[in-house]
Amino acid sequence: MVSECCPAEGVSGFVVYNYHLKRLEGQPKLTSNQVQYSNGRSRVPAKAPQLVCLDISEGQEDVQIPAVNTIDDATITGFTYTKYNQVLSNLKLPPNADGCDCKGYCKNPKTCSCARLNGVDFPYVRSNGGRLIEAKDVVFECGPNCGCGPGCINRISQRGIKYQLEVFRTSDRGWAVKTKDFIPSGAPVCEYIGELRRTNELDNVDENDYIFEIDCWQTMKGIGGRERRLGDVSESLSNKLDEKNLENSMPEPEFCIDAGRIGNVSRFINHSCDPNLFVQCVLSAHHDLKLARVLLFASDNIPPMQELTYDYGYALDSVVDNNGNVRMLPCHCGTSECRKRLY
Ligand SMILES: C[S@@+](CC[C@H](N)C(=O)[O-])C[C@H]1O[C@@H](n2cnc3c(N)ncnc32)[C@H](O)[C@@H]1O
Repeated sequence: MVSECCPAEGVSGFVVYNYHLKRLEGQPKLTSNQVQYSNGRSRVPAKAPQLVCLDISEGQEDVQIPAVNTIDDATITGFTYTKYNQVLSNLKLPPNADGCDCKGYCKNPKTCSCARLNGVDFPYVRSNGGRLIEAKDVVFECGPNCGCGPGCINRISQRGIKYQLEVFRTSDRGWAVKTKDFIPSGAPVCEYIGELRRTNELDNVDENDYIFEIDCWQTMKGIGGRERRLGDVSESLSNKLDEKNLENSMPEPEFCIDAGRIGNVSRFINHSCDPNLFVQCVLSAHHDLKLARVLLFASDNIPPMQELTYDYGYALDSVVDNNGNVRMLPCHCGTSECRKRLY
């Protein structure tokens, strides 16, 4: 942050502006690869950050998402950007749930049937363009059958990416994502997007680093060591969900989002044992938790230039190869909380 600016006469007689910069609370150390050095007085950057792609979304997002590589020769290849989940032909999405009767914007949580699904109030507050008040087992948003419009407070996660993000190359974790904007705590950052598919279709696939299992139900029930959410206000949430679809719920997630071939910027977000994003399941169109949308929200105020990370949430020794051997992946998140292995 610029705290002071004072003009002075430079060596060539031109006015030179001196800026006093102050670090924001919690701002990480600036590393040298984030600084463009200039060659003496030539004013030409000695090493411009290597822009490998101006916008990985190819104009699909409201903001451009550049990719920069100052580490090696890798470029962004092997996937197609999409803003919306793709449903494979062997999978049918459940029908849309009934909507609320509000008109224009949902204002009164007592009369809005979608707000009531979340407890006593809307899950979001309006400040900073909409922020989630607390992490929940699941957030019910307004959907296609609701009377309200796109500006409704209860559609915050449906507005797309609003922050300036950048994909960058790391020396030990492949690509990663940083924010160039300040992101306030509780703000939605992006949705995990890819191909919606059955998890058992991946049984014979050996390597795919881009699978997100939709485990909202298992997390709610604390199955397989998953940690339950503290902030849920609903006593019998399952009454509000599509009971039919939950009857045969498995200990393992039935569906996943596969961003291996098709996905958005979320597929480049790395794991950290002390992350600044958290995963939030959201239901907006249908109410089947097994096919919930997966959103990443800021868990804290995130200063500009900070890498975005979330906890992938693997239980140790839970990943096995096709021969049943336990697979291990060392963690390079570099935080003091590091558990040393992703799985
Ligand atoms: C969803 S991808 C994230 C983007 C990935 N870094 C890339 O280059 O496309 C997940 C993979 O990134 C790597 N990764 C993510 N977080 C990591 C961490 N904390 N330590 C080591 N590798 C990590 C692992 O290879 C993991 O399987």
